[in-house]
Amino acid sequence: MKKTDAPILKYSAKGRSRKIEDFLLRPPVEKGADQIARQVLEDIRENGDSAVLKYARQFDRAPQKMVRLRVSDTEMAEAKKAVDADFKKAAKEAHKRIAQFAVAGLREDWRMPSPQGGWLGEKFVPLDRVGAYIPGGAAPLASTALMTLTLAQVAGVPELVACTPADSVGKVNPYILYALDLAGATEIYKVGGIQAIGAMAYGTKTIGKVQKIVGPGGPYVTAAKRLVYGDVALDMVAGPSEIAVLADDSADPAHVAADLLSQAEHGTGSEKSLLVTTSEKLAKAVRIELAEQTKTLARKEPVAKVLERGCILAVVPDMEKGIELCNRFAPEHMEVITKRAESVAKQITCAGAIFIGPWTPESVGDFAAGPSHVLPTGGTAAFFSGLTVEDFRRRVSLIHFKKNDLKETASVVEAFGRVETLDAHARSATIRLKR
Ligand SMILES: NC(=O)c1ccc[n+]([C@@H]2O[C@H](COP(=O)([O-])OP(=O)(O)OC[C@H]3O[C@@H](n4cnc5c(N)ncnc54)[C@H](O)[C@@H]3O)[C@@H](O)[C@H]2O)c1
Ligand SMILES: N[C@H](CO)Cc1c[nH]c[nH+]1
Ligand SMILES: [Zn+2]
Repeated sequence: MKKTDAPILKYSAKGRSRKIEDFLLRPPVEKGADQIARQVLEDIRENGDSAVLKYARQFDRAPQKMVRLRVSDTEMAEAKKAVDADFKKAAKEAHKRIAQFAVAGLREDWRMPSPQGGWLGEKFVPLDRVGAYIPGGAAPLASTALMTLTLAQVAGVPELVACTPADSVGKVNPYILYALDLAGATEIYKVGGIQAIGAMAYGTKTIGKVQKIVGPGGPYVTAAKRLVYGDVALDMVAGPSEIAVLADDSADPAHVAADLLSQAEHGTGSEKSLLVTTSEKLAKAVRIELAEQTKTLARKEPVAKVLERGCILAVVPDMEKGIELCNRFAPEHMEVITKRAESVAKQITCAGAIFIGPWTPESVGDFAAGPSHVLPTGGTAAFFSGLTVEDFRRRVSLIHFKKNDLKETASVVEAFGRVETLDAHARSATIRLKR
C-alpha cells in the first residue's frame, strides 16, 4: 500500500476504530489560523484601509503597486470581453436555475387570527447591505459568486458587496467578475482572506460595513468569520469541502472514486472524503480507481495530500451501521448510491445536502442544480443548514390585539410580571383595561 492509498477500515458494532473516530473529529482549522485572524482583525478595526491593503499584499497575491481596492467599471468591462461565450452560456443557465430555486424557497408573509378578533403573523424584509466572500486562493470559484449573491438578488437586497483576492498583477479572475455581475453585485473589492472578513465586518473608509457576511473559505476565512460573529451576522461555518458516499455493491467504483476526488481537489489540504460501504469488494475497487484517476488530474498534489490524511474507506457490517456512521460525520455533501436509494436517503438526517441515486454526482450541486452550494462543514451540518434565500431577509413578528385579546391574556401578563418582579410589565396590560 502506498502512502497516498486511502486506508480501508472496518466499522463494527463493537469497538469503534480509532482511525475512523480521528477522521470524524479532526478539525479543519489550520493550526495558528485563529491567532493570526485575531491580530489581523484588530489591526483592521484600528487602521482600516491601510491595514487591509497591507494584508492583501502580505497574504493574498496582491502586488505592491495595487492601491485601489475597488474593481473599476473599466476592469469589469475588460472582464466581460475576456470571458468566452461557452462560459457565459453556462453561467446564465446556472444563474437561472439558482434563481428559480431561490424564488421557490421564498416564504410568504402570513397571518393567523388570534382568539378574540386580532391577528398574529410574520413578514419578511430584505436586508439592506450584505457581503459575500468568494474564495480565490486555491481555485477561482466563479460558481460561488452565483451561489451566494443570486440568492440575495432574489431576496431583494439593494447593496450587494463581494470580496475576493487579487492575483499577482492586482486583478480579479474575469470569470469571477462576470459571475458577480450576473448575480447583481453592486460593489466588488480585491481583497481576500481575514482582511476581507474584517473589512466587511467593521467597515473601512473604502469598504462600508455590511449587515451580514456569507460565503465559504479556507481555514483563515473560517477562523476570521468565527471571530467577527456578533459584530455582524453570519451564515455558517462553510469551510474546506467534504463528501461522504454511502454505497453498496450496486455502485460503480469509478463513479464513487470520481466523486470522492471531486472534493479532495479543492486544494487547501483540509478537505475530507469518506466512503461508507457494505461491500469490501467495492472499497478495494474504489481504492484502485482513486490511485488511477488521481494520475490524470491537474491537481495531483493537493489531491494526494487529501488522500494521505483526509480520505478513508469504511466498511460497515450493514446499511444501518452505514447510516449511523454518516449521520455522525454530518458531512457537507452526502451521496447515496445504493439499492432503494430514496428510502436510504430518508434516514440521513445530518448533512448539508443529499445527492440521491447514481445519476446525481455532487458536482451538479456545485455548479448547476439550483440549491446553493454554500453548506456547513466540519460536523456542523448537525446543527447548521446551507445558505438559502431567507438568509438575506429579516423575519419580523407581527402582533395586533383587539381589546378582548388583551382581556384574555391580561392574567397571564400579570402572573409573569409578578414572578419576574417586573411590575411595569403587568401594569402596561392592566392599565388599559381599567380605563
Ligand atoms: N463549504 C462550502 O460551502 C464551500 C464552498 C466552496 C468552497 N469551499 C472551500 O473553500 C475553500 C477555499 O479556500 P481557499 O484557500 O482556496 O480560498 P480562500 O480565499 O479562503 O483563501 C485564500 C486566502 O487565505 C489567506 N491566507 C492564505 N494563507 C495565509 C496565511 N498564512 N496567513 C493569513 N492568511 C492567509 C489569503 O488572504 C488568501 O487570499 C476550499 O477549501 C473549498 O473546499 C467550501
Ligand atoms: N464543492 C464546493 C462546496 O464545498 C463548491 C464548489 C465551487 N466550485 C467547485 N465546487
Ligand atoms: Zn466542489
